[in-house]
Amino acid sequence: MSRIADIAAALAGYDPKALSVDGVQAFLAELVAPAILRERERVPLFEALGRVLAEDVVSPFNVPPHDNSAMDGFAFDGAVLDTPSSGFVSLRVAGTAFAGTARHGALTRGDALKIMTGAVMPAGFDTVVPQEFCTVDGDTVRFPANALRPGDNRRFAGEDLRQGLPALLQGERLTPAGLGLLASLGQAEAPVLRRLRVAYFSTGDEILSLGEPPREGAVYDSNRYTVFGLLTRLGCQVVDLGMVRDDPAALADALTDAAERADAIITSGGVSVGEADHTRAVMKQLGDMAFWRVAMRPGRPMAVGLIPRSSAGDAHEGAAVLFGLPGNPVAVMVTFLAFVRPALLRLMGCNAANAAPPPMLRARSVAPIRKKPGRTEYQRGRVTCLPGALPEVRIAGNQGSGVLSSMVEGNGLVVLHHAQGSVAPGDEVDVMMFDGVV
Ligand SMILES: Nc1nc2c(c(=O)[nH]1)N[C@H]1C(S)=C(S)[C@@H](COP(=O)(O)OP(=O)(O)OC[C@H]3O[C@@H](n4cnc5c(N)ncnc54)[C@H](O)[C@@H]3O)O[C@H]1N2
Ligand code: MOO
Repeated sequence: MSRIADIAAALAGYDPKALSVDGVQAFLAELVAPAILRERERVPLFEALGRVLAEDVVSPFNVPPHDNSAMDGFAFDGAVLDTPSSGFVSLRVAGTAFAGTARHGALTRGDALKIMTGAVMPAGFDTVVPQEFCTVDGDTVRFPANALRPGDNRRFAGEDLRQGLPALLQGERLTPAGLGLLASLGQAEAPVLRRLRVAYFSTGDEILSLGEPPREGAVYDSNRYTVFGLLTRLGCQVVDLGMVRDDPAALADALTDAAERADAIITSGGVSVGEADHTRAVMKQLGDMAFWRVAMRPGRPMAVGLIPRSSAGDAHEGAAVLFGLPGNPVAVMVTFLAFVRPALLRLMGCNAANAAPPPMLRARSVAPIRKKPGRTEYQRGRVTCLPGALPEVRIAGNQGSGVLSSMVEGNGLVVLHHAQGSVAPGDEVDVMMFDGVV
């Protein structure tokens, strides 16, 4: 049975010729359910950035391991803050505690211990006065009692990570902070899922590969490099199949090869209705496919489906997921951000929080934006943050779906939703920030 037909039948109001952005997302949520790759590996932390954790990491000990000082100063028993009538506390300095050494002599309630940031708090002492508040005279330290309260400037054992509780969860993508957290647990390696393999090729006879001489009517293949960047940022292993000419046998070979070698396949071009395009026909012949006209701009034509493979792969049993993106360079990036990226994150084994799209920002449009209700538009914008006010956004240059410079100039996509109409100057709009995301 066709999975595509099954999903289509189960979705209310499904119309491949006029599918909303929400409709595409609902379809893809069914087609690409969260997957857990079976192959796992342990990789050194320096190689683990962006990788997806294969299991929960439970803290074997507390971090920090002891109560310790948050300041360079003097540790003492906070109860003495109640006593002084003079307004000042005077204590005998009984010794010094350096960070990394836990030894000092016996202490009494009238004592203070000179202490460095990070040094272990002595038993019975719960408060640290920063040295800036203190006057030291011989072996006596004096400071105003109202400068602090009992418990100030003390950090608790386990306040960062508690022994026996999960520090990081299965399905999290390791961020710089996540790497640091693993290191704070003394772990030199991270248990991760294998990288998702994603194959890519460009199609179209008018597309030149780099190194070929310019030819009339032809353009250089920019999508290959953009998609390489998008996939690399995501932490995927890119299977680069280059440029495939518009010939049924070459296209069939490329798709079959891609399905054998990768968990997912991305192509660009040939999904619209052009006469010379064989891409759609070959996709249809080899796979279980849907061809859509999406009510969005850019990114209207799009193909999605499953291309069977002979070997059982573990991301999606027996088939690679194919995303046939439109050829226009901005449409490639927009459809990737809106649809492909979340689907790939699910395939990579990310948990729901990590597979979610980046949060949108509210910004004030400085200029009017024309927009027809009934489709979602993703206009490239440049967001500027202003002190004490909502951020401002201005549309970044020519909005043609082939104008890639707008994606370089912009730092976010102004998302004009399906039912939304034109925007007046000063109106608030949603912006999907892509700086650092793609
Ligand atoms: N009669 C219709 N024509 C078109 C429709 C439509 O609905 N009816 N949709 C338009 C939209 S929107 C788009 S997007 C394009 C998509 O067409 P294809 O996916 O078939 O893509 P191509 O025709 O192959 O290319 C479109 C455009 O992009 C340039 N391109 C393609 N690949 C690359 C590459 N690797 N690097 C740089 N540039 C690339 C190509 O030269 C074309 O200019 O169809 C519209 N037409
Ligand atoms: O929607 Mo097409 O994808 O404009 O360029």
